[in-house]
Amino acid sequence: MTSPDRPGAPTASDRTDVLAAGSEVGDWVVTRLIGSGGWSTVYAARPADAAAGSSGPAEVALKVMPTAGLAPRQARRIMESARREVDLGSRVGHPRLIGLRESFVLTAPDRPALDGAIVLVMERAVGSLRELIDAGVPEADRGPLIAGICEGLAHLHGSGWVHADLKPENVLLGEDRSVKLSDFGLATELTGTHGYVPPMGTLDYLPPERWRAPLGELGVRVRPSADIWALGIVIHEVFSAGGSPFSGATPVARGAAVQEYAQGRAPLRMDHTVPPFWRALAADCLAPNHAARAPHTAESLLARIAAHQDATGAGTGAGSGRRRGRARTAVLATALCGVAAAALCSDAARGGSSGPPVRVGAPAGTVRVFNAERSCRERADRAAGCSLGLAVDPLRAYTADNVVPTRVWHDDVLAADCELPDGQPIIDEEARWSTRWFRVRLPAGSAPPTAWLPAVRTKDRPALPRCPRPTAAR
Ligand SMILES: Nc1ncnc2c1ncn2[C@@H]1O[C@H](COP(=O)(O)OP(=O)(O)OP(=O)(O)O)[C@@H](O)[C@H]1O
Repeated sequence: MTSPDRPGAPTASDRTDVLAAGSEVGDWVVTRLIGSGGWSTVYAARPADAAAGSSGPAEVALKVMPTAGLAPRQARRIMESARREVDLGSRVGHPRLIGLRESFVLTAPDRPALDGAIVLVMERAVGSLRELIDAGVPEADRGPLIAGICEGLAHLHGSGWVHADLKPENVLLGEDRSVKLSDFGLATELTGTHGYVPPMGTLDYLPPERWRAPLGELGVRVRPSADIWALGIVIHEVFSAGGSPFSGATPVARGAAVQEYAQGRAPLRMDHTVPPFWRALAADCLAPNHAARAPHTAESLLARIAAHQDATGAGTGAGSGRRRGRARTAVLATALCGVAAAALCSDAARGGSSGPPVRVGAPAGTVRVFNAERSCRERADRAAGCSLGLAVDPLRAYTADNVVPTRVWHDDVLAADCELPDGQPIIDEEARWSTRWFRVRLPAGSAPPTAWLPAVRTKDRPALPRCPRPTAAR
């Protein structure tokens, strides 16, 4: 997430909200600080139980977004940014997008600066494209990197999302230099042809139309072509050691140059180091308005890159058959991950499958109800005031009109037959936060026969198949 209007944002060294190596955060132990942005600090972490020798998952990245002491408007922005990250992360998985494992709210009464911070647990990358550009991108890697960004964008756009903050800082790299788009704090799902974002972004990557876009009640309207413009700037940077095609000493001056170009008063001037094929590709991405840019979708750009590689063998600076094969794979993967197959690709990207069909009547597991209120946990009389509700619809607000008549109490054990990872976000009395819900069976004769328990109401995490997304109750 980036805000152009936050001068003086604190750095990691002068903040009291920085976690030392060895700090426990949820089920994770911080191993080191990776870096800080304006609103968040990112750490490498390992699973807490790995210390005991268990074979847990590899290192992750924890993005910690403190909310303490912020003005209400800033706190709302952070919550909104986290909501977008979680929304996208739980619904649009792909190998070219950094994976989100879970999110929660930190309870740290002894560290007021961190109490209430939002934590995103992400797949860990080894660096960013910005670092690589600063160090000098090896010629052979340039084409494959751009192809990887196109792959990620093609999947995002095909799934109906706009990234809205594409820049080299948000293109992370895996161990093998594979691209992982990240930072979905401004990402928006399209409603029809547009999505809406807060009036934020990184000036150097904003398309001309964003500079004049009116701010409505929902925010500023954006379309996938905004990401394509940003891609044009990134392509130019990759081939010109970080140079912008728009000259000026500051982002605002470069923004003025963008306007001159968009209004036809100045030509597009690219650095002579950008090879002809990439120059043409970047020029199409940098078409001056949405209508001229719209035909150049991420998918069509990817197909052009693959064709170029096939035609030249060395067109991306990479002439080996291995790399040509990689570009073909990119096109294939994009085709497979198009709109129709989005759900399948999303599951595959998380390393799982959509699981066996759910068989109602044959529960695959159980969950023990947990009441975050200690006073309720200590009594066994099933007092009405300590009962908990189960939702009718996990996609709607968890309010009194959305609960079944059957109540449950702390320590009740319920049969659960599937889980929904991306339902309504629920925050409990201990500030644990989750979008996960379990479908549980109610006693025989209950109507309806099943209801939904939010994951924050249990400590159990049984291995369950994914539930079909409920629609009937909406
Ligand atoms: N999943 C990750 N794995 C490894 N490093 C990461 C990961 N996510 C972010 N980082 C790194 O952590 C640092 C801070 O990232 P963060 O997203 O908080 O801020 P930023 O992108 O640098 O700035 P801002 O989003 O405020 O413009 C950056 O150097 C970024 O490359």
